[in-house]
Amino acid sequence: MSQTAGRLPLDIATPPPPPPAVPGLRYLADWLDPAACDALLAEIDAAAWSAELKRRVQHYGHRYDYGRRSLASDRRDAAPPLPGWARETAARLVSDGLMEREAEQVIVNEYLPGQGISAHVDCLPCFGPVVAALSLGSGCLMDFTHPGDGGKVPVPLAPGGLLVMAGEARSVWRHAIAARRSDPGPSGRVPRGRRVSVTFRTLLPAER
Ligand SMILES: O=C(O)CCC(=O)C(=O)O
Ligand SMILES: [Fe+2]
Repeated sequence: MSQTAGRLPLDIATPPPPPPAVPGLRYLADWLDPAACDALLAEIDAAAWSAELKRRVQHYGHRYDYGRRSLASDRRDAAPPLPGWARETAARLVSDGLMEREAEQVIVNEYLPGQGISAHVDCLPCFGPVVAALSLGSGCLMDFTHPGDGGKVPVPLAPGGLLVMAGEARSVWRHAIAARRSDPGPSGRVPRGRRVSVTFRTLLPAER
């Protein structure tokens, strides 16, 4: 193709293609303002943590059994009901049009620098079509991987940001957080601080 004077060659003028998106994934930056994040974190830290995993967790509504990969069936192992802050957030997820029903199950995860979560799809026979995850404290990079074509999409998560997994992002792609102390950023490594995530799930009818 001939070049017109004053015009950039096509390969310079054309912007690079956007990174491959994960179908069904949405990220809402600043879904919660910093003061509300601090207030939520204070409420969470006033409650009891479970040390059953490498990272500490809190389960509300229904306990998830990581060994059996299902909801815990033993009623003696029942999780406490959703606290007020979780019910209010679950109601906002519905009024914002992000979830169809109010979440019935909440898991709070705490990640100290160096801790992560291995690649997984949230239990398909247990939980509904949308999983929402709110980041508090520090940010991190979450990796989405496609099990078939090996596609990998790193998604930066910042405090106050809400990640909404639906469609293939929920049911096909796996998500993981590498167990490391810093993440690659646009201008070098970004050290991690303590991150707390709050994840909201509905239950499928058979589990209610
Ligand atoms: O920490 C997060 O943002 C996500 C946690 C997660 O994937 C889960 O609890 O299933
Ligand atoms: Fe998950």
